[in-house]
Amino acid sequence: MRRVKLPSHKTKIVATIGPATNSRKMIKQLIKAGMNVARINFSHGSFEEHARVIEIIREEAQKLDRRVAILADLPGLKIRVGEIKGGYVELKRGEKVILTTKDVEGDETTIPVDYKGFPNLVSKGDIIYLNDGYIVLKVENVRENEVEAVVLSGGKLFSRKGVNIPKAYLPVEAITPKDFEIMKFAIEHGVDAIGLSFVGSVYDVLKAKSFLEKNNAEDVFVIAKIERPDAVRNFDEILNAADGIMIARGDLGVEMPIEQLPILQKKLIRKANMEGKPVITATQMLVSMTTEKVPTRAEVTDVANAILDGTDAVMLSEETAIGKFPIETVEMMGKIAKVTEEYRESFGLSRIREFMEIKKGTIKEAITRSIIDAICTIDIKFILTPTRTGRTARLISRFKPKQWILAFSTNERVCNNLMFSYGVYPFCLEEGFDENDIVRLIKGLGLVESDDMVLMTEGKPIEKTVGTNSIKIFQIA
Ligand SMILES: Nc1ncnc2c1ncn2[C@@H]1O[C@H](COP(=O)(O)OP(=O)(O)O)[C@@H](O)[C@H]1O
Ligand SMILES: C=C(OP(=O)(O)O)C(=O)O
Ligand SMILES: [K+]
Ligand SMILES: [Mg+2]
Repeated sequence: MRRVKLPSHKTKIVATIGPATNSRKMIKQLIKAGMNVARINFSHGSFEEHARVIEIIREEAQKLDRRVAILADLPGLKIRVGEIKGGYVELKRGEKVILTTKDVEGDETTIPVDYKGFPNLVSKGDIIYLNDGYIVLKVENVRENEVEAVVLSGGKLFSRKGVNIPKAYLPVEAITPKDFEIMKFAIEHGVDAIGLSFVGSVYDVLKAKSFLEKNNAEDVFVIAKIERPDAVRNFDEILNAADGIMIARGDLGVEMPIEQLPILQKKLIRKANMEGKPVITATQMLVSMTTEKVPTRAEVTDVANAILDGTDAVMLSEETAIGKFPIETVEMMGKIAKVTEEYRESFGLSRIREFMEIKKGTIKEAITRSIIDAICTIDIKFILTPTRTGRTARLISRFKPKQWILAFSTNERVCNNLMFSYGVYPFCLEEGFDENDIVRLIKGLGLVESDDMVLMTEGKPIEKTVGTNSIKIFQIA
């Protein structure tokens, strides 16, 4: 008989697959270590590589009986440096470099940039950031096809790293033709979600959504990446239209004054929680583990604080894409989550109070809110929630209850996309299942035993109302 062992933590872990982890062996180990969402960054690698990785993830997850969602992260309008001879160059403070729009191989003196209009975006005296701000340049001269700059802060510059010019207005669409090509590929290969980079306004989200719809893929999640000031300014509308958001601190930390990140993170997470939309906190969470076996105290504290802020998921980028210790990093994240979640209640009550102050909402919102009252009153083992779109499960997840939310849906994609939500464990069932089937299933899996108290949401159509409209609490026989 199949048994289910629930994970030791409810925070979801997103891990980026890259050269360090794109083998079958490593993917298998990542899943075992607790990766819930595999992120494929389409700014790097080839379609062939990505297709192979997607296939391996599906196969290995199935073999291990684990659910893993796949997130295709689009490049967006990010400007990047091109290929560099030998993979990287060392840029030294005080030295001059030429940034050229010509398609050449980069070296110590000349660095290719992949956007033809680049020289038009900068003028003498402007600051250019490379690799999320690790390297800082100052523009000295602008010519037709190249920009001459001096290195203010040096370091190793690897191929394909990002270029940021915070003050520049980019006269291009956030979603590029290349992004639509990638979306097409992603749909054809059955990915569950797309990450929309450099979203500026709600229209970017709507454009992606209508593209998905036209391609019969409206159930593919659109995760809006918040990584430029426009997205912060237009956040409420973006949140409303997107299925989830990512606080993409890498670019955000150079596009805005870096000292604003901590408070911004808290504000955005709070809003996403209120709306019942999953939020991923991303970039540099355990970045020192890219090369070291032990993270810094600051990083461990950062992961814990994001969880206490109310994040649904925490993300790893270079740590798992190119790092020396990808498996150890995922395990470390899981350990931090487990311990931190035990203290969530004592920190989370003020958030719940805020929810209680909302005086208007839908039936689903009212019903899911009443669950908080119930779980404070009775010792409930599980919250059971049949869900067609996943919405009811996400509305319960927003409170970050200490009980697991066992979600039951007939749609694989809906189940996969619940892997972005804190504390939700989805089961995919045959069409037509009822509450007795749910109870039989969880008994059979050894999740409950006689006398356990459970809470179940229900959506029996009545009069004009369909969808979740009641809860019941009962004891297992
Ligand atoms: N599929 C891939 N192939 C090669 N390198 C990759 C891949 N995915 C990620 N990387 C490497 O890992 C680094 C960190 O990943 P990520 O933060 O997703 O990238 P970036 O900040 O460049 O968008 C990338 O800059 C790149 O060097
Ligand atoms: C996640 C991010 O986006 P990317 O790694 O694609 O630049 C980020 O900027 O933090
Ligand atoms: K990207
Ligand atoms: Mg980014």
